[in-house]
This record gives sequence, C-alpha cells and structure tokens, in this order.
Amino acid sequence: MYLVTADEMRRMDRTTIESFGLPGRVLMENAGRGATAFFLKAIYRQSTGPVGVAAGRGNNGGDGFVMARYLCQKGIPATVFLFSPKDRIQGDAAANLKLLDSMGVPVVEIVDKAAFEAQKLLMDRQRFWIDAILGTGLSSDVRGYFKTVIDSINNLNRPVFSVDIPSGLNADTGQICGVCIRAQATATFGFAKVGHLTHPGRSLTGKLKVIEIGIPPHVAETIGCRQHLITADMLKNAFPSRQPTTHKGHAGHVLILAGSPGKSGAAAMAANASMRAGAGLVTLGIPKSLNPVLETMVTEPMTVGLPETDQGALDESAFERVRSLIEDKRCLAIGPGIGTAASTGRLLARLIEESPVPMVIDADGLNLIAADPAVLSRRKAPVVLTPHPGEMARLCGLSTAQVQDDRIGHARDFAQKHGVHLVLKGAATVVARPDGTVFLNVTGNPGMAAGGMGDVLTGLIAGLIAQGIEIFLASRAAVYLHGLAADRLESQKAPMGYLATEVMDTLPEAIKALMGENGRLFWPELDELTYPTRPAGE
Ligand SMILES: NC(=O)C1=CN([C@@H]2O[C@H](COP(=O)(O)OP(=O)(O)OC[C@H]3O[C@@H](n4cnc5c(N)ncnc54)[C@H](O)[C@@H]3O)[C@@H](O)[C@H]2O)[C@@H](O)CC1
Ligand SMILES: [K+]
Repeated sequence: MYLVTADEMRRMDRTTIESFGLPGRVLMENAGRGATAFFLKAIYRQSTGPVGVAAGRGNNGGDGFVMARYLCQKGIPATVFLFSPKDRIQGDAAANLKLLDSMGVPVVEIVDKAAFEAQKLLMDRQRFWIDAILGTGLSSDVRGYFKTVIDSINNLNRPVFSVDIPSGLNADTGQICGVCIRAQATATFGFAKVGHLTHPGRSLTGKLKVIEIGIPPHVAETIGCRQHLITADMLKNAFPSRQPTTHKGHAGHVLILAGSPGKSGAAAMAANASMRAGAGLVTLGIPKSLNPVLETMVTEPMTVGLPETDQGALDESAFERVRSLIEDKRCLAIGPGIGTAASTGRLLARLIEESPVPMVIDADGLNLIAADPAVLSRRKAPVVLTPHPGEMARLCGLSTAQVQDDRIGHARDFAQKHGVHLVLKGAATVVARPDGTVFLNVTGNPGMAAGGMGDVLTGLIAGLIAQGIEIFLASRAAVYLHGLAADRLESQKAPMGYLATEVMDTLPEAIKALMGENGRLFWPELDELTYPTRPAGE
C-alpha cells in the first residue's frame, strides 16, 4: 500500500485531471461524499446534534463545503464557519460554496480575530466539528489567527473529524506545524499520507479511512511514489515452504558476534531470537572469558570463545577465526553488547570489507561505524543497519531530535548514500532500501520501550535471512513480526512490563499468524491412505 507525500498527492491529482481527464470537481465531489459517509459511520452515529464545518480558503475547505451539502441533504443541521473572505475562494471550492448558498446552508464568514470572537457562542453550540481548514496545501507553520482557531476547536472538546489530514499536520513527516487539530477520525483521499502513520501524526489522525475518489491506482507508480506501508499481505509468502525432508542444514546457519562483560544477555537474546525466527543453527561468537557464562545461558545455539582485549571485548585478532567460522553460514549479525573498544571497531571494519555473507549490524556495532561510515562502501555483501534514533543521529552526525523530525528522509538518505538497507527503529519503524524505497511499519506498541528488544530484532532479521529470505523482505518481515509479537503480549498480558525474551518466545506465534494457511503442512488424512488389510501374499 502506497503512502504519499503532499507533493506526490498534488501531482497525482493533476495527472488525474489533466492526463486522465477526470475533472477536479468530480474528485472533490467524490471526496466530500465519501468523507460524509465515513463521518456518519465513525463519529455521528454515537449521538446527534448540529455540526460545525470549519473551512479554509483552499480545496480542503471545498471538500468541507461538499460535506456540509450532503449533511444538509440528510437533514443534519450544519453550519459552515469560513475562515476566509468569501470572495477569495476560487475554482471548484467556489463552485461548491455557491451551491451551499442556493441550498440555504448557513455560511458564517470569519475574516479576523474580532469576527472570530463574535462567533464564539455559535461555535460553542456545535456538537460536532468537521475540520476542513488546511489540507495538504499547508506550506508553513500555522501562526496568528489560524493558530487561535485550531486551538479553540481543540479546546471545545467536541468530537472532531478531519478532512484529508488534521489541519496543521505535516503530510510528509507527521510533525506538528505550530499547532494541530486532534481528530477522532480522518477521511483521506486516494492514498494515506506519510504523516498519518508517522508519529505524532498517527495519534492526531485518529481512525483513518482512505476514500477512493477516482485516481487510477497506476498513477502512484507513474509519478514514482517510493513510500509504502508494510502489510501482512506482502509478507505472508515470505517464508520458504518446508518439505517433509527439510533438515536443520536447509534452514540456514547464523553466526552472531556479540557480548562483552556486563552485556552477555544481549548476546544470548540475539542468538535465541535467530532460533525463534526458524534458523536451523546458530553459532554465537563471544569474547572467550564469557564462554562459560554463555554456555549456561543458551541451550540451542552453539558458542565459540574468541580472542579478547584486556577489558574482555572482542579483539581484532579474532578476525581469522571469524573468517573461517563464516564459511558455512548464511548471515553474520554483529553488535549486540559488543562495546566500543577500538580493537573491536577494527575487527568490525575488516569484517564489513571481507564478509561474503549478508551482515546485520546493530547497537555498539553502529556506534563503532559512526566514526567512519565510509567503511560501508567497501562492503562485499549486503548490509542491514538497525539503529534506534540515537544511533542514527550518531551515524548521520545530527541530533536525535533532527532525526525524529524526518525519520523517513534521513533513513532514505543514509541508505542511498551508503548503499545499505536501513531499519530505523522507534514508533513506526522505517525500513529503507539502497535505492531509496521506504516501507513503514505500524505493528508494535509503547510497551516495547524496554531493554533487549533491539537484540531480539537483530537475531530475528539474521534468522530470516539465513532461511533464504531476501534481505529487504526479511527486514520488513522482522519488524512486522517483532511488533506483532509485542502486540499479542500487550493485549494478552499488560501494556508494559513484558520482556524482550517474552517477545522473542512469542515470535513463532506471530509467524504462524502471519503465514495463515501458508504455514500449514498438508499431510494426507489417515483415512485417505489405503493400507493392505492383510500382509501381501497371504
Ligand atoms: N483536485 C484536487 O487537487 C483535490 C484536492 N482535494 C483537497 O484539497 C486539499 C489541498 O488543497 P489546496 O492545495 O487548495 O490546499 P489547502 O486547502 O490544504 O490549503 C491551502 C490554503 O491554505 C493556505 N495556507 C497554507 N499554509 C498555511 C498556514 N501555515 N497558515 C495559514 N494558511 C495557510 C494557503 O495559502 C492556501 O490558501 C487536499 O488536502 C484535499 O482536501 C480533494 O478535494 C480532492 C481533489
Ligand atoms: K483538514
């Protein structure tokens, strides 16, 4: 499912109108009619009463005029509060405003703060609000008079329904431009916008419905839209089917380099998560003094003690041993709990340059790369990086706040610049491919804000790659499954307090839910088999 930016939506509207020949007026009619149906279903059915339509001077306001007309036709009292002089409304919106006049729908012109104050009583009487003030045409922070209007509507504490996007929300980043409507539900047109599903936009949008308004689906491809939503549908066939004769060698062998004193748990979780992902075998390479501890912490994974520094971190001299360990592996994951010793950094750099198998790099591995991300261009095999916003900030030389302001943009830029796959963790994880294609994940919940979740994700991605799943697909499937497992725990257990190891242990259930029928092996039922009733020859 495509997620579009404001500019892409504008280009799609234009292509549909100019090349496809569908008039803008028809699009606006479809938008307003569809939005009304959703408003009645999602908001208005709870109770009844007068509806205030707050309209701006652009086409978003035009959609609001159409909605007011349909409400009036249904006998629902609607008043349009027009936050612009009537004579500044143009085009399709102006045509729809005229229709309101002829239908007798009241339109209250509010052109400045004084007029706004004068209408406060009438505004207070409205039981519901439709927000058609600003849509994808928002071009800067909302200030002054419009800011007061948006604040006042929020403060009325009435159910608010947004047309296309909550007014004040940046459609490209999900960031608030000065102030923003808090909607209970939003009807958007043609395609969901990136900002609807990126935080904080997601919580301001409320329940979202995409209304089909007549834009042909192929137009998204024509204009080169590169953002998508991760859906179960695109992942359900990701897992290679297992034959009755499949053995652990077929299911792939993962090598994980992890751990340092005080961080042996990270190594154990990453290794066990690869097993939970379905990898056939996992070998865990750790600093040798940690080997006795890890031997008792993990059961299924094998452990190998590697040369270490005086402080007990992985040492560069482990390189030859690791290189020989990689030979029969399908994926190398490195980073959980490895620390940031310079010698470990040199080991990592040499592995990036030499590893013939895909690498997943996480945690301290990312902090080590941050000193010289150019090493990534010398990789032999594909690389997946899994930073959280803080690690991403170090990789990009930015502040965490700057990364969070445009998560998709930074993830895409880094992936393109360094030719890597990048998983930017956090609410609505972003998965970017070296060509700049980006997918957004919406599974998961705030209960995941706990130590160890990242280690589990690293092991999960590696475990999926080891099973032969293409790297970008494996990365998307992993973030989806990781969130899905946590969502199960949240609904069955508690909103927080569940552990990373519990998420890990729930992964097989999440995989089963994702695979659906594809996950079942169809053995013949016993009564379908025919047995000789007596031994042959008797
Ligand atoms: N044919 C089309 O283009 C269609 C557009 N549609 C609607 O049209 C909307 C986009 O319409 P427009 O491009 O006219 O833009 P909007 O209606 O979103 O807003 C544009 C107006 O807001 C003003 N504005 C921008 N930033 C502001 C700020 N920070 N503070 C105060 N005023 C600000 C602009 O000067 C402009 O007058 C969509 O969100 C959607 O609701 C739908 O009707 C479907 C068809
Ligand atoms: K709006």
